[in-house]
Amino acid sequence: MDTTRLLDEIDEGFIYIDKEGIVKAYNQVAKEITGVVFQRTSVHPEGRIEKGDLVVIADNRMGYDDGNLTVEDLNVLNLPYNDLKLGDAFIAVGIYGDDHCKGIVKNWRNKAINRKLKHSGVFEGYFIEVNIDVVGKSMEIVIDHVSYIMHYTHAVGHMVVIDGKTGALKFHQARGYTIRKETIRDLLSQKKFRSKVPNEESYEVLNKKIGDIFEYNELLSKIYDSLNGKGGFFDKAFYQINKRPTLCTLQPIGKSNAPEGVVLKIVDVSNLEVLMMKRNEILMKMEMANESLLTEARDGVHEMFEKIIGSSQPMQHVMHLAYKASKSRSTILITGESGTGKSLIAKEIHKLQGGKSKPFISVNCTAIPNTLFESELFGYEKGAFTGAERTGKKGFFELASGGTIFLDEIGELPLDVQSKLLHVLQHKSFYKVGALQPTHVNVRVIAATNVNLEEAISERRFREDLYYRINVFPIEMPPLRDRKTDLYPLIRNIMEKLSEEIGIPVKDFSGEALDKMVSYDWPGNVRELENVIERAMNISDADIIESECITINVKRETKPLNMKEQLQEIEKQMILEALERNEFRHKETYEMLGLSRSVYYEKLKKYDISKS
Ligand SMILES: Nc1ncnc2c1ncn2[C@@H]1O[C@H](COP(=O)(O)OP(=O)(O)OP(=O)(O)O)[C@@H](O)[C@H]1O
Repeated sequence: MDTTRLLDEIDEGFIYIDKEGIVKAYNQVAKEITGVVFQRTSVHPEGRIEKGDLVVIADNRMGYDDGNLTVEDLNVLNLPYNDLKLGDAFIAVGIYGDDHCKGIVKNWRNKAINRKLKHSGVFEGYFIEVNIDVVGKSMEIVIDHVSYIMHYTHAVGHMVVIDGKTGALKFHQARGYTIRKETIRDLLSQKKFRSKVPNEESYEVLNKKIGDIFEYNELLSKIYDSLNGKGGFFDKAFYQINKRPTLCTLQPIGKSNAPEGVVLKIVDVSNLEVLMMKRNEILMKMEMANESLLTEARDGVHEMFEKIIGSSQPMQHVMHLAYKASKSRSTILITGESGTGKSLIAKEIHKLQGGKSKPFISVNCTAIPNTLFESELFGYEKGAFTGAERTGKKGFFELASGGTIFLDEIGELPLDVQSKLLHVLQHKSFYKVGALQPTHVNVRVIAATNVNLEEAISERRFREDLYYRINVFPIEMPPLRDRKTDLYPLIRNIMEKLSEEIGIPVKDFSGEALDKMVSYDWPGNVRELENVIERAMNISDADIIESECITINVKRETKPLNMKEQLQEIEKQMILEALERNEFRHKETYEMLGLSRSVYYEKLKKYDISKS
């Protein structure tokens, strides 16, 4: 038996990738799991949608994972006017290119969806039923009692097409549609779809770059890291490959720090994942019910912060804290490096607190000249000083009454204004400049800073009593380098946002370009990422952004390290070098360094050095 056939006998997916990232073996199960071939009864020949064909679409989030579908793309189905918008879940039924036959469309604003979405009825002689199960994460299109199901994790665009001339199945969506370039948008714009023939290879994968086969995600970056000798091998971890949930194992061939190639083993766990999701849903609901918050929280904490992207552990923690903060009126202190999203989370907390219709006044403390602070924050009475407006003026605190005042860069407040702020926090009142009577306000204060306030206290630049007053509910925003798994969704989200702003279509990144972004530490955090992406979108002429278009300012002014930080850096380097010398064998490494086992492992944890 030759090796290929032997590999095809294995009942788990098996992919061998050589040192250059080129696929050298890809067995049958791997092809099935990753959507390269089909093993199904609903087969059809290749073709394209034509005038007169019946088209049924179910989509849980328009514009996501459907090829960036737009409302205009659906004009070919002659749908009645309604307020369908990007991000909506929708069901559409129509006859392709037929101006005389009005289609049907139903849509749901995405945020509000927490139930099953349905449509059923007879259309042009076909009995059609469509079910989108948002909780169970599945979509079913039934045409004349034949059912086509798709499972999904975040978003999916499902579509079935019936030949208008013969009434036979012409096309149905199946997993792996991104790789086969068969998104709804592709096909509605007359692109060709491939045939679905049981077990027939429809897409050649051997000798292709793995980055051209897998969409970019954390798994792909782990594969590249491991090929580059950076380790990162793992056993049975959950990953999505081309939208399909899988359990993967990544092993080196040869030495793990200089592998000749890597083997990726994959087990399909679609059904298992659905079960787990249901279980998690129930657990979450129970927890929420305990807090009597079921109604507000049924979409999960993550869903509540629609603008905040990131599901890494540190971000989940932040969102959990922010959610709790939104339930209280305590003062919040948000700390974190520049560009980590401090202003963003402040606004989201305000919104979640029911503040959409209430004022949110953002004050950048670095932007106000020292002499104007008091009058800007607290306002002044008429005739308070020469040059004052005759009617007097409301300050930021009064403008924020009933809502939130966001004091950004609070570390920059002059000391005399700090004591006045302390007074507001203690007494919920302040004196306008020139006023004899206090003004009372009910304002939620959210402060933010990227300087170390404790250091500022020791240098007598910040009042200690004010620090304790504002640090009631601290939230620390993690830097991007500590949550690199958030890079992929952030990149996608920023692209989509920018695409609307600057009018350049969303593009993909090449494997190398992603590699470059993942290995960078992003000292400027999300703001820097936004700038790099905007530049790349402007520079790149092609559909795929290559690594040359990623211009990262590696040489930047960095704050000099203090002595403690320098010593830590040296210690980290020593451990890394010793590990390399000992080919990542831990016992030899800690013996060589003269450390005890426990101290050694503590240091690995402290410096975030992988144990594999
Ligand atoms: N988790 C996130 N998801 C999506 N966008 C984000 C996220 N974090 C930050 N951003 C975006 O990055 C940019 C910078 O964020 P923001 O202004 O909130 O940072 P900041 O911490 O307040 O920065 P600074 O300290 O410099 O004021 C904004 O455009 C914001 O929308």
